[in-house]
Amino acid sequence: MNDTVLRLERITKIYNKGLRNEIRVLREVDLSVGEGEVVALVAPSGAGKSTLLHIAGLLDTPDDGRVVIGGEEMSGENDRKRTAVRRDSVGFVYQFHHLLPEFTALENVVLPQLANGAGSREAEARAMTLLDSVGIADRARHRPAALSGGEQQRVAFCRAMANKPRLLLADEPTGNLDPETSDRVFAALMALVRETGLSAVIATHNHELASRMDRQVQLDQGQLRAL
Ligand SMILES: Nc1ncnc2c1ncn2[C@@H]1O[C@H](COP(=O)(O)OP(=O)(O)OP(=O)(O)O)[C@@H](O)[C@H]1O
Repeated sequence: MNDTVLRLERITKIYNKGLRNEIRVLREVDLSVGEGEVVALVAPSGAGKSTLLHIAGLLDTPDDGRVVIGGEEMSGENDRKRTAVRRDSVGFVYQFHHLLPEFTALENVVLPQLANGAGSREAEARAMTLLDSVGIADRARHRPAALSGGEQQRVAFCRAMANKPRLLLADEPTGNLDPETSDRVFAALMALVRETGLSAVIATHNHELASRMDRQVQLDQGQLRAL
């Protein structure tokens, strides 16, 4: 049995390759995330956090190295296969929620499930369970504009979890919230992650939040080291 959900091996990413302004953002980065493990990715702004998360989530490709998700080597796969694995296995949460403004909170969590072949009744029931688990079931029929920043971000977590991913990737998911709200929303996220036994890589500038995860790694000068 393979209990490593994500494995990055010697990942190198270079922007503007061969040009005068070439940037080597990631230099032979290795990272393994086990089943149910939550890893904090700490890095100063511009260090390459988003690049690393996008490569891990198959939204971008490295210049060198291997990405293995659930034991499957993804580097040589075509776009169709990568999209399928991303849709089935990976959930994303960004700093800004990116919810669909014309749909309600419930619909935002239902839609990815319908796109993945779920029936509407089943999708709605799962969406309500998720919204309830982060304490916003009573906001299910509101559109994002009628929700607070913290509530919007909770909906974004539920959307990321909608298709039962194995891996959650979050790019400063509470970075846009005031400290108190950030604390509460982060606690809701962690409770949901723990309850579902999900593996996660969560980027944050906040060392206190990072300390609540299983392990902290720091990205510095293109290299990853344990904190
Ligand atoms: N498409 C691109 N083309 C050229 N350079 C890029 C590109 N994307 C990112 N970069 C550069 O690579 C570096 C890392 O960017 P990245 O967005 O991964 O950083 P980050 O750690 O997520 O930063 P922040 O916390 O500010 O969002 C930055 O110097 C950025 O300017």
